[in-house]
Amino acid sequence: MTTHDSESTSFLYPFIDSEETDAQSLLDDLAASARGKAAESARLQKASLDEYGDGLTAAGIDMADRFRRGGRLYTFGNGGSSTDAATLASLFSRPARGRPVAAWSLAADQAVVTALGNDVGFDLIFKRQIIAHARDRDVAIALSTSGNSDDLMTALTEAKQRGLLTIGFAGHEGGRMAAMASAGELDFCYTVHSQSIHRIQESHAMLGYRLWSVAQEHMTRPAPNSVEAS
Ligand SMILES: O=C(CO)[C@@H](O)[C@H](O)[C@H](O)[C@H](O)COP(=O)(O)O
Repeated sequence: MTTHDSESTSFLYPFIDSEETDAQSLLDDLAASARGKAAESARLQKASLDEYGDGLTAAGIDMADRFRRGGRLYTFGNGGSSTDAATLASLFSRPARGRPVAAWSLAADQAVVTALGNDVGFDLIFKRQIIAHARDRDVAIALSTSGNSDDLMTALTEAKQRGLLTIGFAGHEGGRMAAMASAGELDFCYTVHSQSIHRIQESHAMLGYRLWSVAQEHMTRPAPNSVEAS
């Protein structure tokens, strides 16, 4: 490896400038690390699906029933989980095939989020949007790797009180979200048992796809006791 210009690059790329490190062993280390993370992600996704397959089906059927009655979906999370929430809302509202559902990611509108955060308080950025838009036939899905974020907890509490179906995706040991579910204050909670935020988010994404798939399947079936079904 060339070592010229090492003064100017050592701050940005310290590993490249190390004379002991050759490029091949660096690539081998990176590949081994990536393989280890992929294997851990696959193991965790399988364990999560084994644990929550039935729970996802129950939630998906409940969601389908609400969507058939005109219910809408609100998804929310912080940081990386906000983009997972956006993906989920987009999956429901703009499916490549299947039935579209009115769905919004509540972190998506920066004017609303920054105004609420600045003027009212960050803890209320999702709760205030639930108050503004939600009706009792709707569904709220919150994603939190810690299971503890105040802005999500206040919104879920509000949603549950208003009669929405409430679903939480958590990580680590489940945090406050899992405690809410145990106390009957949250309808469904899926905790991905890992200490890695990124592995948790990967499993959350997979569980979200599964939930969408179950809901889609049941939305296209006639509702129980409906004229269509008899
Ligand atoms: O790790 C990432 C993204 O992968 C961060 O952006 C992370 O999502 C943020 O720190 C969040 O604020 C964490 O909040 P939460 O998942 O505990 O509710």
